[in-house]
Amino acid sequence: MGARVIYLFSPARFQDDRGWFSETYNARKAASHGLDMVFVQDNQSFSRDAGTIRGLHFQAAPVAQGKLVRVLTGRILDVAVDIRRGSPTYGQYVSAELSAENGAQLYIPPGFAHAFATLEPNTQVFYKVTAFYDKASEGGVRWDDPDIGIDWGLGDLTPTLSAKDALLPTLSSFTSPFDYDGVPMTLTTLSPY
Ligand SMILES: Cc1cn([C@H]2C[C@H](O)[C@@H](COP(=O)(O)OP(=O)(O)O[C@H]3O[C@H](C)C(=O)[C@H](O)[C@H]3O)O2)c(=O)[nH]c1=O
Repeated sequence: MGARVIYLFSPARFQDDRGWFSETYNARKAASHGLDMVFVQDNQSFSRDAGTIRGLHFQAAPVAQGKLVRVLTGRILDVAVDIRRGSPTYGQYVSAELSAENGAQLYIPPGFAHAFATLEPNTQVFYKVTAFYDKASEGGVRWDDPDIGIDWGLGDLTPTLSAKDALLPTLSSFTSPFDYDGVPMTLTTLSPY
């Protein structure tokens, strides 16, 4: 089944005179914290402009994806929106600032739409997913849906979007493929990790 809550954690960094070393993913350690999902694909994206928003995206079952997100260069606001029909927090979101500097990672389970906004130019995001890409199973919701009301922290930056994302539906005009699984939406911080 894999973890069904949203986890935020920063793997330890071992500092020395050269810099630092970190195990950014360790299946045994992750499983000891309840992150017992299996990842089958790694993704990486580069966004040139600060204010680039990618998402809100999801893949429907049977290829719904859990995503373990971190930042290689730059900084993002990472966002997960609960789109499980019948959830007491349907349409609500959690967010966290992930950066190359803080080394923080966010795990977003299936049932949540995922997006991030870059807060610096030339930001590279790396994330592991628990199901292979399947274009036919992709869906999404508008980044600026007033019923969700995400505060992206962009100030007066004009968002950069793909043509696809600019045409995504609002929550009110879309039927989610996910049903509530009885697990409340919580942002659980694992520390130390
Ligand atoms: C996601 C994906 C895309 N692609 C191809 C399809 C397009 O030709 C190109 C760009 O795809 P897209 O515009 O969907 O990329 P993003 O807007 O960064 O989408 C991602 O944005 C948010 C943050 C997500 O959570 C998803 O992982 C993903 O939907 O890469 C692939 O070949 N494999 C893949 O797994």
